[in-house]
Amino acid sequence: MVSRVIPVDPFDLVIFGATGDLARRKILPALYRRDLAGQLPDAAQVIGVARSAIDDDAWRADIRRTILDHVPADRIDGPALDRFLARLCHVRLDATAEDGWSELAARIRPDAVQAYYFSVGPGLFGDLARGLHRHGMNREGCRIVVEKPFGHDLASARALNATLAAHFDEQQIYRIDHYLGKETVQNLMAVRFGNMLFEPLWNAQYVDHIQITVAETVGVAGRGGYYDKAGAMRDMVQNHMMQLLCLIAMEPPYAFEPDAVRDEKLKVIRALDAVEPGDIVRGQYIAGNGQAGYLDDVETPESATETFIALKAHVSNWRWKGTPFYLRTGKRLRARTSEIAITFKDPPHSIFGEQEGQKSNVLVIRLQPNEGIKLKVTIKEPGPGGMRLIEVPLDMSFAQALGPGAEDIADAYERLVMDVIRGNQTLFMRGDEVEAAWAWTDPVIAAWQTRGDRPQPYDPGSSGPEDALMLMHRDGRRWREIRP
Ligand SMILES: NC(=O)C1=CN([C@@H]2O[C@H](COP(=O)(O)OP(=O)(O)OC[C@H]3O[C@@H](n4cnc5c(N)ncnc54)[C@H](OP(=O)(O)O)[C@@H]3O)[C@@H](O)[C@H]2O)C=CC1
Ligand SMILES: O=C1O[C@H](COP(=O)(O)O)[C@@H](O)[C@H](O)[C@H]1O
Repeated sequence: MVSRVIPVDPFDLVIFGATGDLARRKILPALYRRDLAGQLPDAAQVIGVARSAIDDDAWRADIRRTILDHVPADRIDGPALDRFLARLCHVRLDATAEDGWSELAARIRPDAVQAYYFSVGPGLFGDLARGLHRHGMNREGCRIVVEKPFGHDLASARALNATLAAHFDEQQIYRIDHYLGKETVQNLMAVRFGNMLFEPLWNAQYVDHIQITVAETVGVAGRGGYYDKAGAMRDMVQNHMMQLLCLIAMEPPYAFEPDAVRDEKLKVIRALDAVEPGDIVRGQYIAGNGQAGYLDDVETPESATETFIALKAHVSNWRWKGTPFYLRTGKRLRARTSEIAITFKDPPHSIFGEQEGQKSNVLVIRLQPNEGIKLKVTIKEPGPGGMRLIEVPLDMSFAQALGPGAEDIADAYERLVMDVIRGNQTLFMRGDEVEAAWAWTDPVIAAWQTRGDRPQPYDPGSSGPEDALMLMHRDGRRWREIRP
């Protein structure tokens, strides 16, 4: 099944930080793929900005190499790549200085959609917003795209919101959380609100508990400087995990529109109880299995930054009171897998008596890899052996179910950058949402700091520290296995 492509309007996309890792590895390959798919109009221009003294040709040559490195060979089309590269030009500019801004302003076409992607360190977001304003580029209708991290805590997020609001309206600010651009994350909303089947059961009366796992096999080598100041709570829980929790827990929005969806997500964050100290486990990977430990990957001796978090959260509202949400994320774990598993309660009475094969229904939404949805149901074991029950999965892998083309699921950045050009903020976070998420996260982090807690060690390739298992065991539940 090949998806429909609707070309976007002519645009000027300015990428600040054009020579950086994110621009080279994600944003530019995503734009190339959209061009290859036929979504970019002839009049689309991509202006790269950085301090580096490179001209248009040198930048294009670098981006040709990076696209060849990051796009699968069967998606490389020589003429399409040349056409894409011809859209690129480079402007030299230091966000903290005056030179270069007028040259940039001169390249912006008044009749094109104007989007400015802040793909630089967060310390420069304010300089960019001010620079764009000072040089008349904060025109009505233009957009800015702000990368994570959006603040380090509530106070810094508020300050950043205030800085941006001094130069742009909220409707112009696109705060990226790339998890919202993932195909299956949006499918979660389609499954919930496009079917009658699940929504009547989607509450504490029928759902026993929910597990959200984002497990990675990578460590933090190469990003230790950033990561050591963040840790898993700020890097993954405050944003990506929180967004997943919101999409599961929110009430049906009245429409799939930006504020309708974001209002509902905000209500969920505000309904979260404070996390009890005994309901959270922090871990840090140690050296083992031929892999370096976290302390080898960062420059802070004895760093107490966590690379793993498992926690139990409660959403205190009518729908969810009494149904725990277990969240778990970590680096250097057994496998790379992200999934949401909704475990339903047992039937109130078994007419089959005690049977081993009768298990709770579980709906598993697999975000990556092998995107798909699986529903575990109980059936009779085939054959004449009497009424013996077994559990089988009703399995829908998107690649299998949707046929050729489905495996070519658009990368999150492809969708999100096109949404910016289309002016659709549904998959971007609003300022109040981000602040509410920090308001929930801050006290947890402050409590560790006050107590001087150290994270528990765990082996690379494991499922995290032992205490994370206990977090569920003591409630009579088990984590799902982390497997590829
Ligand atoms: N890399 C990733 O996978 C992810 C990154 N992010 C976020 O994206 C942003 C960029 O990250 P990343 O690409 O990794 O960072 P890099 O350090 O790789 O790149 C930074 C870019 O900013 C430019 N830059 C630095 N200082 C200035 C300045 N004063 N004026 C203008 N340009 C400047 C650099 O070019 P030059 O030195 O030539 O000026 C370079 O192009 C960060 O906010 C990061 O947190 C978010 C999610 C994932
Ligand atoms: O934002 C981040 O996400 C990545 C994980 O993203 P994924 O799309 O590969 O699941 C994580 O590795 C990184 O630490 C974090 O900053």
